[in-house]
Order: sequence, then structure tokens, then C-alpha cells
Amino acid sequence: MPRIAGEFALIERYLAPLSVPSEGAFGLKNDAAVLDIAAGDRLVATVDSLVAGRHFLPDDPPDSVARKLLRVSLSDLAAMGAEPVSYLLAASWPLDIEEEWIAVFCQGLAADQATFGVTLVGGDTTATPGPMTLTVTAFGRVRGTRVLDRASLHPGDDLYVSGTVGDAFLGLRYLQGGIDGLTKTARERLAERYRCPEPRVALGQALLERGLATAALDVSDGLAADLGHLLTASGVGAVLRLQDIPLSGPAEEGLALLGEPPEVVLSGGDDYELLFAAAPERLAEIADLSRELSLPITRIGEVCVEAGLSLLDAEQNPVALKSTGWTHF
Ligand SMILES: Nc1ncnc2c1ncn2[C@@H]1O[C@H](COP(=O)(O)OP(=O)(O)OP(=O)(O)O)[C@@H](O)[C@H]1O
Ligand SMILES: Cc1ncc(C[n+]2csc(CCOP(=O)(O)O)c2C)c(N)n1
Ligand SMILES: [Mg+2]
Ligand SMILES: [Mg+2]
Ligand SMILES: [Mg+2]
Repeated sequence: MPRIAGEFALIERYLAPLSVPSEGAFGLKNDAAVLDIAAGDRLVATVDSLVAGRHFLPDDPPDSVARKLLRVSLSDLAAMGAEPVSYLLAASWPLDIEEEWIAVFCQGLAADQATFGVTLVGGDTTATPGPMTLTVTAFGRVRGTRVLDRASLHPGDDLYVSGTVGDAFLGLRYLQGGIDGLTKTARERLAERYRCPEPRVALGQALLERGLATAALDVSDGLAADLGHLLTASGVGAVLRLQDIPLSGPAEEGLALLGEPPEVVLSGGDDYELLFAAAPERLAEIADLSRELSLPITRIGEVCVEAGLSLLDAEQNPVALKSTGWTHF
């Protein structure tokens, strides 16, 4: 007895309703989607896959898996300064998946489509004998020719990060049974930050529109590793001040219970915060933007001429990192 009514019944029942706002999706009944793009705009495209057991936990709630899936791609659009528009979904469902799982997964997509103003325009459905693998290709737009990129850092630029760092990493450690004694508030907050990142879409667009950032990216692998990508792209180095790295209360609680030093948050990853550089004279405008968006934006260091990343503690002593971030191989 198949657990699923059938491939096309699945598409029609759960996925086609998500495509309704887009004429070019043809109700998910055509060979491909047709995307409108206004004269003078440019399309920004990004793709990321999430694999069960590798990017999310197999028992994570299906609606939060959907939201994380969409949000990690929206975070890449944010890092480019783009406005999210639409997305494709390629889903490889395990052979024994329950239809109810997919129904709740699609409710998560619907909720985030409303939150971020995006529409499903197409995709692909397969079954797999392996772990669930979900891929979103997201499309965004920018007006004109400029985007935020990774390669325009200048020595003397300030480095900033949005939000707080390390919550998702500590959330994963907690969900894997690795932190005992967290308060209920901290447990909920850290788990939520792991399961459902907040793509900084408004921040990315504002940085681009106001010409504030000289380079930007979103932190997925780990702040230190991702900063390394920025530095390499521009052929410069950076100094980071450990005491300025923004930590949430729950993250401080988690670190204290683990007995681990604060610098572990720099390599944890899954933050999906924006890391960007700006000329020192833009400091006040960045503070204004932070207030406008009700989003902390913290200055954590400076770009320098000497290559490499140097991390300093409160006494200006160098701190060595055991790892800079996540890599798959
Ligand atoms: N298989 C691939 N084919 C083509 N380009 C790829 C492939 N894998 C990665 N890239 C490109 O390499 C660059 C770095 O990819 P990466 O996945 O690290 O970026 P990201 O999506 O910002 O980070 P993350 O995947 O950790 O969220 C991107 O420009 C991406 O498009
Ligand atoms: C169950 C589980 N174990 C480990 C991690 C940590 N992790 C996996 S991939 C990745 C970088 C971003 O992915 P990618 O580079 O593939 O886009 C990170 C930080 C997790 N999220 N879930
Ligand atoms: Mg990627
Ligand atoms: Mg990215
Ligand atoms: Mg990565």
C-alpha cells in the first residue's frame, strides 16, 4: 500500500496551490516556468541543498525544515542585496515518507511565502532510497547593475555582523543532547535559531541601496571561515576583537554550561547573519539603519593590509581557533 497518493496527486494537492500567484508557473503543469523581469532589473539566482542528518535533524518538525530550506536561499539573496521573488523546489523524498509530513512541510512553505513575498514556480519530485534531500533555487531582483559582492574590501574598512552569533550552533548542540541545564527560554530560543534562521533581507537591500557596504556575505559555514572568503577575494586581512562578537543571553548560558570558550561560536556556522564591511565614515549611517530595522548591527573588527585573520582577546592577546568553520569534505 503506497503511503503517498501518487507523484502527480502530490504535486497537485500540495505544491500547485503554492504557485497560484505566479502566472508563469502554469499551475505547475508545464515543462518549465517563465519568469518576468522588468527592463533595467537583473535576476539574482542561488541554489542550496539540505540533506536530512547533515543540515537538519531527521526529527525536526516538517514546517521548520521547509522554512529553513527556503530561508537559507533567501539569506544568499540578502547577501547580494536582492529582493526575493520566486523559487524552484527539487525534493527527493525517502520511499517511506508519510503524506502528512509533506502536508505540514508545505504549510511551512506557505507561511514563509507570505512572510517573504515569494512564490513557488516549479520544481522536481523524486523518491530516494537515501536521506531526504531538498533543494531550493531562489530568484531575486536588483534594480540597475549594482549588487553587494565579496571582493571590494579595503584596508581600514570596519567589519560588521548583524544579529547574534553562535545561537544556531548551540541550538544544534542542545538538540543533539550535548547541553544539560539550559533554562526553558534558552532551550527554545537556541533550537529555534537552528531550525529557522532569519534571513536579513531588509538589511541586504538597504546596504545595497544606500551604498553602505564595500563587501558582504551571509554566514553559513562559520563566521571565521566565511570572513576568510571575503578576505581572500579582496587580497586583504582582518583583525577581529573577540569581546565585541555579539552573543545572545541564551548563547552565553549555553557556552557557560558547556565550559567552552566564546571563540567556538566563530566556527559553528548556521548563523545566516550578514557579515559586511563599510568605510569608517559610514558608522553613523549604519547605526541609523540598525535602529530603523530594530536589528543589532555590531562592529567586530577592521580590515588590514597584512593577509590572514587575527583574533584578539580583551588584553589584545592573539587567540588561536581550532577550526574556522564547516566544510563537507
Ligand atoms: N556544484 C557547484 N556548481 C557550480 N557552482 C557551485 C557549486 N558549488 C558551489 N558553487 C559556487 O561556489 C560558490 C560558493 O558556494 P557556497 O555553497 O559555499 O556558497 P553559499 O551558498 O553562500 O554558502 P553555503 O552553501 O554554505 O550556504 C558560490 O558562488 C556557488 O554558486
Ligand atoms: C544535523 C546537522 N549537523 C551539522 C550541521 C552543521 N552544518 C551542516 S552544513 C553547514 C554549513 C552550511 O551548509 P552548506 O555549506 O551545505 O550550505 C553546517 C554549519 C547541521 N546544520 N545539522
Ligand atoms: Mg551553497
Ligand atoms: Mg552564502
Ligand atoms: Mg557552506
